[in-house]
Amino acid sequence: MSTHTLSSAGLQLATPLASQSVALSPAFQVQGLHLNYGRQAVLDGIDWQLMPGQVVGLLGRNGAGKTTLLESLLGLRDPQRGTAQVFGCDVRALDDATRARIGYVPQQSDLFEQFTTTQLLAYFRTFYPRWNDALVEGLMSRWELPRDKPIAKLSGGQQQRLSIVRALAHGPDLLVLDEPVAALDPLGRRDFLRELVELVLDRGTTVVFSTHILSDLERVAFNVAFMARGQLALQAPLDGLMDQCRLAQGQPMELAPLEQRGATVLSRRALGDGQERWLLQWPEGQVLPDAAAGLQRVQLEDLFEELTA
Ligand SMILES: Nc1ncnc2c1ncn2[C@@H]1O[C@H](COP(=O)(O)OP(=O)(O)OP(=O)(O)O)[C@@H](O)[C@H]1O
Repeated sequence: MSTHTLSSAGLQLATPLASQSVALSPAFQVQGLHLNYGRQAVLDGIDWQLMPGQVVGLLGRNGAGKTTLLESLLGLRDPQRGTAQVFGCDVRALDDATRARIGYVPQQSDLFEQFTTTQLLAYFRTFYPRWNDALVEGLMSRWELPRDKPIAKLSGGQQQRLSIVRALAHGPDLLVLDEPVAALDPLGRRDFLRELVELVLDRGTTVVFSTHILSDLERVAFNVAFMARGQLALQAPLDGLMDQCRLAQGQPMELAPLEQRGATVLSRRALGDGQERWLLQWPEGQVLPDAAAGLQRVQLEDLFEELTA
């Protein structure tokens, strides 16, 4: 692991609040979220919460509902049913103090396009008592962001960087990032991920991060959550999933004994000719059957393929 790699265990140690004996309350909690567009159920009864200091990569295919879920948990959409709370505060009536603890990078830039970069940051600075001038200055210089150009004239990647600077500047306790790196070049992505890791290690920030760039998640190695058919299929530490999950292929009757050997079937998919592919997970700490059983190790891409179908 590189020095910038987080394991889920590392995150727990890095979380100042986690070491306290007081009962922790979730950074956010959604319960029974249902949101339909016409007859399409985009959120189909989602329960989800993250504790302070947890970092989760949210994965799902195009149109799975990631943006809808992230916006709903921040109170930016109005689900037909269910509740969402951030730091114990109902998102339909967020107070200013709670709002100031949230940083959000939307998928679509929402920056005021007529402002220059400097004007925009000066404007937001007035709202946040914890605004970190040194961090802003460092990122602006390192990312070579033009200071006096109207935002409308910045490139897509520059706008995304600015959106990230704005979201990090006030030291949020909860950071919600909706495909924050989609428009960044590889160096920008690496730099951003480093920044994110440092933020989490320093402050125990809770982070939800949706992305399609699986290699980024593998580099940062936090928890992953998979979204499909309006539900969260699974959330678990990525390291643990890699260790305890295997793919198996064959006739269902041939595969069934693997269940008797302690595995849970996370997904099964018909391949034709009566063959199926199963994604199996063994409990943590259990020794897996050896490779002779025809089991294949998994990559994050395999988990994505099987769990988001
Ligand atoms: N305002 C809207 N009106 C109607 N349908 C919508 C609206 N917003 C989103 N949808 C639909 O809801 C579904 C989920 O969209 P959403 O943007 O949440 O998915 P996503 O997982 O973030 O996708 P992507 O990975 O492509 O960004 C899609 O089928 C989309 O077409």
